[in-house]
Amino acid sequence: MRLGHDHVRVRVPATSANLGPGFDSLGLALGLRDELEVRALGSPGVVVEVKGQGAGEVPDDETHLVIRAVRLALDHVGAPQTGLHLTCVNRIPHGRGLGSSAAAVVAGIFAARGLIGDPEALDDEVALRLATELEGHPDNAAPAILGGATIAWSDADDPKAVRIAIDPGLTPIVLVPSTRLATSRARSVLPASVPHTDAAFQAGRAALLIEALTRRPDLLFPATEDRLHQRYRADVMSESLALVDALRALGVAAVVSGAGPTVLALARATGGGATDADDAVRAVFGGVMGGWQVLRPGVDGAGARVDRIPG
Ligand SMILES: Nc1ncnc2c1ncn2[C@@H]1O[C@H](COP(=O)(O)OP(=O)(O)OP(=O)(O)O)[C@@H](O)[C@H]1O
Ligand SMILES: N[C@@H](CCO)C(=O)O
Repeated sequence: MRLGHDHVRVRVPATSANLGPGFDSLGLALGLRDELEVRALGSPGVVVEVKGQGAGEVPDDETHLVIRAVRLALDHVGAPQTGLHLTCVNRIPHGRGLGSSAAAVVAGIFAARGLIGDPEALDDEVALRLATELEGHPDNAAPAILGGATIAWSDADDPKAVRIAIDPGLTPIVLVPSTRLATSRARSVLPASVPHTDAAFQAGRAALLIEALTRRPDLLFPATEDRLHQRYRADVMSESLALVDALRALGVAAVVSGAGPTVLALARATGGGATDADDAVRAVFGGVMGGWQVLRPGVDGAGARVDRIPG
């Protein structure tokens, strides 16, 4: 297979995984996006330019996550490897539980899709499989690819995902701390097994969450209870768990976003840009943000997009 195009632009959303009880399965795409351009070069090698999040920190060589994903996807379809010029404008904070690594991986795969110029060659199912190969779990990659809210699962190591139609009033409030936590660290503190009673509890809440997200947002509070991951992670993100507790004490459906330490509140719009969680968010901070940022990015309904840039 040959490359059909030599210059593409990709937009890819941040994502919040787990949503409480949906560990490694549920995810939500957020209206906060990385934008990047990839140009095929006539000579081998890579040039990487990064602005925004991760600038001066992420590698500028073949080990850059977007480059690795482009190469994996080109290899997968038997397309030739080529020199690459990558320009990134990153808005998704790294190591915060907002799916930055999944966004980078999905962006690379979509860039390869654009360069190949044949959408059939790297369809969404293949994109999810390749992204999961690099990420280890599909819960961020699925909404990054499909947009909206998704349920991901794996059949014998083969990841699949479906999108669900969420209630239009659902309003994510994203509370981002200044500290980072690597997902690998947050996963290392999880137990190998959990009590059967907790597994049963979790199955009930995850099932309820689908109804709450789609038709009964009034059930979001009980539906976002979790016994599988958040408490086990308390030692590595104590401030986040304290914030979740403080918000939940005021009736807000707050959870740890992905592997943390960001906190996600699944609020409901009450009109004029306000939500039912606004008073609680103001009350818990009491005007002292202590390094926390409050974002209202909205839901991204589109997922990753790639466009050819005419040359
Ligand atoms: N846009 C990017 N370009 C290059 N590398 C990236 C990019 N985004 C993330 N990474 C790499 O991934 C790391 C963060 O990944 P990690 O899985 O720990 O957190 P996350 O993806 O932000 O959070 P979570 O998986 O909990 O949602 C960064 O430190 C960096 O090495
Ligand atoms: N489900 C993952 C999301 C982070 O990538 C976790 O909680 O570890």
